[in-house]
Amino acid sequence: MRKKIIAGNWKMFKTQAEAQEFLQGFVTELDETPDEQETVLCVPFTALWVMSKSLHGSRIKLGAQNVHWEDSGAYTGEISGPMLVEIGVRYVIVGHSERREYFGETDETVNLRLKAAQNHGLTPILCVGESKQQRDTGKTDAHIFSQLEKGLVDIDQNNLVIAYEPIWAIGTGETCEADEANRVIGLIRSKLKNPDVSIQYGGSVKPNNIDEIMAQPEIDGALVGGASLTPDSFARIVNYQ
Ligand SMILES: O=C(CO)COP(=O)(O)O
Repeated sequence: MRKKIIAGNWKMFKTQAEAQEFLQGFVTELDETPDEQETVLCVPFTALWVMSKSLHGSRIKLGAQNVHWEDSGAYTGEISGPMLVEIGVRYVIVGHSERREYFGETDETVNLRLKAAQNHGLTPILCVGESKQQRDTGKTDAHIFSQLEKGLVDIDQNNLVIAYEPIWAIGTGETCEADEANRVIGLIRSKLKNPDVSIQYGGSVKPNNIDEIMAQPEIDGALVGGASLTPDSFARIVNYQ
């Protein structure tokens, strides 16, 4: 059975104090979620420890936004799998388009990071998606197939989440039509060895579009940026109908 996973990606937002303040408001607004639904908060590295302590005993899971492929070494500014696992992290975003665009992430380094995450028992959330130019020139499907083919070499598909995030829909308020997101996610599924991988949609997910997104048969969840930063909007998304 495919798990429903709603994850917040806080990107480079929130100090420890702000993260704790968020959590206080957020938990009071959450409805009881079904057993097969997971809620994840992917917070900046500096807020992981305080969030790990605050989330202890809660059903909300903790996620990071990147992981290095080596366990340790001379990699200034990087964080490894064992470091994340030790403080209670369960999920890690890998290959977000912002990392591909600004920090030289390639399908090859994405593949190394996915392997490292899995080797340490973390569940990676692999992000794929096309640019505006790729969409406008009819290259969406080929681009995503290429990202999947290269990124998923020797990856265990039993411990994997995929997020389809069209780049042009990230932070723009321009959401991909729900039926088009459903089509692309169905195509992604058709390329997987394990059709039960949970596949999320991401890109301007908001309280006013989450219900339509989650009503799509292929869509198993959402990866939420801006709307995950305020307790009431993220709670409304997690409490989707
Ligand atoms: O990049 C995203 C999540 O990883 C999406 O961000 P927005 O929800 O702000 O568009």
